Order: sequence, then structure tokens, then C-alpha cells
Amino acid sequence: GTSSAAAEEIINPSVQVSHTQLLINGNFVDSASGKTFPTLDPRTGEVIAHVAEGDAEDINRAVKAARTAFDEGPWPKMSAYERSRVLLRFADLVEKHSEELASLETWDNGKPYQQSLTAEIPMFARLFRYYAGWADKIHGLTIPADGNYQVHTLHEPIGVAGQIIPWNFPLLMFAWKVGPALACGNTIVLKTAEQTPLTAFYAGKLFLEAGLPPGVLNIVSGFGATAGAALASHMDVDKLAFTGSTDTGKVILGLAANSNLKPVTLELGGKSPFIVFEDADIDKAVELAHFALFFNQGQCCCAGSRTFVHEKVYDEFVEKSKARALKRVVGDPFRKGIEQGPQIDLKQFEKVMKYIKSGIESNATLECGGDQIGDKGYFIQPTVFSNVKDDMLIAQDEIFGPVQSILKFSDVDEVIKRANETKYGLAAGVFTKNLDTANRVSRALKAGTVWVNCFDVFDAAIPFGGYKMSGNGREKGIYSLNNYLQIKAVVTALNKPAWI
Ligand SMILES: NC(=O)c1ccc[n+]([C@@H]2O[C@H](COP(=O)([O-])OP(=O)(O)OC[C@H]3O[C@@H](n4cnc5c(N)ncnc54)[C@H](O)[C@@H]3O)[C@@H](O)[C@H]2O)c1
Repeated sequence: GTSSAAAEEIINPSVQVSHTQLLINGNFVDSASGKTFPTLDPRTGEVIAHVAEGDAEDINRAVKAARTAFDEGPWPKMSAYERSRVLLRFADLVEKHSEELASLETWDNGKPYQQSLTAEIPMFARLFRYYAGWADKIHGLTIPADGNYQVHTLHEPIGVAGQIIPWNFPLLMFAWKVGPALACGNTIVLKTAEQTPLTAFYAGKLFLEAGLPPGVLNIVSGFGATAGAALASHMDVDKLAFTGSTDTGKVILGLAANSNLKPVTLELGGKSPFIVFEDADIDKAVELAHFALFFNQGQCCCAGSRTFVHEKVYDEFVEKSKARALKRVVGDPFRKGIEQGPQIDLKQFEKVMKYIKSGIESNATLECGGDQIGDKGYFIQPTVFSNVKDDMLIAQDEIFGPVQSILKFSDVDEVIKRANETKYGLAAGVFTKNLDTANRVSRALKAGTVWVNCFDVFDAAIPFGGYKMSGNGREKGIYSLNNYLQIKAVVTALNKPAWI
């Protein structure tokens, strides 16, 4: 049951925290200041470990190591095949150590252990194998141009990549950033989220074991305003990739523009519609809409956080969604059968509770949930609001928690218009058996991903990214390679060519 699980005794993770120092130039080292900060267990708010607190000086050290590794090699000078083999060896090591990695991920983040172990670790390894496959297939073109010229393009690595990742998927965000950057032959300084520094260090250790040369992947833990800002504004960083909130994305873009104009890829927030049409199989639609919102404690940038339901099936849908949310199993994420763990930290917990209060005050109907579970950690009852109107705060802002908002609609044009009336454009779900409806709506929606009769499908080959204020650029798939390449046109005059 929902309310008692969190009060049960805490399960001890079967893993030791072995790496808490910054990874710079192939060595685990203390921060220059000697400072550390605690990373907390979201189940209890208690300290898991003290981790090196990197700041501007450590970012400088890491960028210097990455610059040297890029300019002097061996990484960009290795054959692409050799680079691909390092990525493949890394993926093998990830599988060998999947239980340690999954335990650390769950401990630091609060997500169900089964999810870490059976969904995220396999996706993590798969992504590195996918980009290992690209490493030796990145090449330029031979181009026919007017005049006596031989023209070709070189697809060069862009240089030192700065990468800043969030706490909701610490390992997967690491993979989406590091995989393509390494496949293209770049070197990296990655800053982890202050809430979840542990798994990146462990992965960094595995990369060294896999034969990644020193300085190619540097990992700095620390806070956004210090370490993050130093990385974004560094004059010797050639490319920046960021995932996190839209507000921070704006800051980052400014820092990049005001320093050396480094190109920036942004993956930001969302308020993604999940649209259920009248012909849908209601039981399946309820389950999928539930998953689309509640997966990962509702802490997904692409969460289906506006559930639009056709008026003909609305009442049944609301009733069944409420019943499903009441059945959701919340508790210690290390316990078998748990579907939902705690929110990441006190700040996020308070933010979600504030939005629940706002939903109630704006006269949405609270169908179920709405409270904290227990008095320890950051567990929140699966919460469902119905009668949600477009102008309510809970229908406009990214809540990033286990709060489903159900809205009623009556025809296709209306729902397309309302679904697009948001500053965001990350993803959307369309649930219908009608092919014409599916085709029409998926083309009309202003979103980087449209899932039709499915949701949260994150295969390594599928590009992901946002329209509008959900960001720019795409990660995963072939598209992500462009983020980490520089295109050089080489034009050579030809003397008496046989043909042009
Ligand atoms: N799109 C996503 O995947 C995603 C992930 C996490 C959070 N969020 C949203 O963001 C909200 C706030 O969460 P948050 O505060 O952890 O997100 P955030 O965007 O502030 O943090 C993400 C990363 O950016 C870094 N950062 C923060 N300020 C920075 C700065 N000035 N310069 C450089 N780096 C900086 C952080 O240290 C972290 O590594 C959440 O409630 C949620 O709505 C979205």
C-alpha cells in the first residue's frame, strides 16, 4: 500500500562508495581548495558520502588536462577503430559492474533499483556500443564545385567539450553526452549535478580500466554557480552541452556568448501533452498515461504532464487513472516491487508540494494523493488532479513530480491548439487507433518527439531534443554527432585536371 511502505526499515545498499574525488588527467584528486560537500540519500536526507567540491580552479585544471590530451593526443590521433574499441570495452565493464553502478545510482538518486539495473544500465551500455559503431563511420564528402578545384570536407573533432548534466538520470545523461563526444575524438570536462555525483566517478574509473587515455574524460563534481558557470564561460572550452532547467539554460547560453561564443546544445524543460482520443483502448491509455507521468518519480523532462482526454471517455478515464495511482507502490527504492521512490531532495520536494497546493487553490479536483508519505525523506503520494484548466499554474509550469493533471477536450483541432499553447516543445504522446488522427496530430504538434501509442522510448538511435524553450540541438542518434564535429572545407586548385 501507498502510505505504509515508506515507514518501513531502510535497506542498506550492497555497495561501497569508492570514488569521491575529481577525475582530472587520469587521476582521482582532491579539489584545489580541499573542500568537500555531502551527497544525500533521498530516502532519509542523511549523508551518503562527502565528495570533492570542485570550483573554478578545478575547472581550469580539468580544461588544461583536456586541452593537452586533445592537442597532443593520443586520443584524437588514434585510429577511429581503436577509439571504438575503447568504448566497447567500457560497455563490457559496465555490464560486469552493473550491480554496483545500479546500486550507486539508486542510492544517490532514489529511483527504483529494478529500474536502474534492468532498464537504465542496459540503455547506458547500449548507447556506448551504438556510438562505438559510429566512431569509424564518421567521414566527410567529396564535393563537385565550379572551377578547377578538388573540394572535400573533413569532419574534425571540435576539441574540448564542456558538459553539464542534471540529477534525474545521472548515468543516462552521462551517456548521451560522453558517448558521441568520444566517438568523434573529442576530450571532455563533465560537471555532474551536485545531488548525484557518485555514478559518474565510478564510470570514470571504468573508462580508465577500458584504456581511455588520461585527460580525455575529466569529471568535476561541484555546484552550478561555481564549477558549472566556470565551465560555461571558459575561454578554452570549444563546445558546451547542457541538460537541466530552462532558467539555467538561459544563464548558460549567456555565459557561452559572453566568453568565447562556444556553440551550445541545450536540453531543457517540458510540459508535454499526452492526448487520449475517444477511440482509444481506455485501460491501455490509462496505464500508459500513468507511466508517462509517474515514471522516475515524475522527474522527467519529457513527462506527459498534461493528460488531455476526449470528453466521451473522460469520466471513465479519470476514475481509472485515480484507481491506478492509488495502486502505485511507493517506498524504499531498494525494495522489490517498488514503483516509486522519493523525490531527489528537499528543494524539489517543497516545489512539488507547492504546486499541489496551487492545484487545490485553483479549484482543480484533487482525485487522490496530495500529501507526503511518512516523515522521513522525500516521498510524495501519487497525485491526480482532474478538471484542470489550461490557465492553471499546474497546467503551465514544469512540476517535476508525481502529479498528474487531466484536462478535457472535445475535438482534434482544439486539442492540437491547446497542446501547442506552451512555451515548451519537448515531447508529446498520442493515443488512438485511427491512423489519420495519429498522422495528423503527430505532424501538427510542435515537439521534438511524438510517441504514438507508446511513450518514453529512448533507443540510442532515436534523436531527442526540444522545440521552442525546451532547448536546441538533438542528442542520441546520428544527429548528436554534429554537436561534436567541426566541418572543414579543403579546396585545392587543380592543374590541368582530366575532368572536374
Ligand atoms: N530537463 C531536465 O532533464 C531537467 C533535469 C533536472 C531538472 N530540471 C528542471 O529544473 C528544475 C530545477 O532543478 P535544478 O535546480 O537541479 O536544475 P538546474 O538546471 O539548475 O541544474 C542542472 C545542472 O546545471 C548546473 N547549474 C546550475 N546553475 C548553473 C549555472 N549558473 N551555470 C552553470 N551550471 C549551472 C547544476 O549544477 C546541474 O549540474 C527542476 O525542478 C526541473 O523542473 C529539468
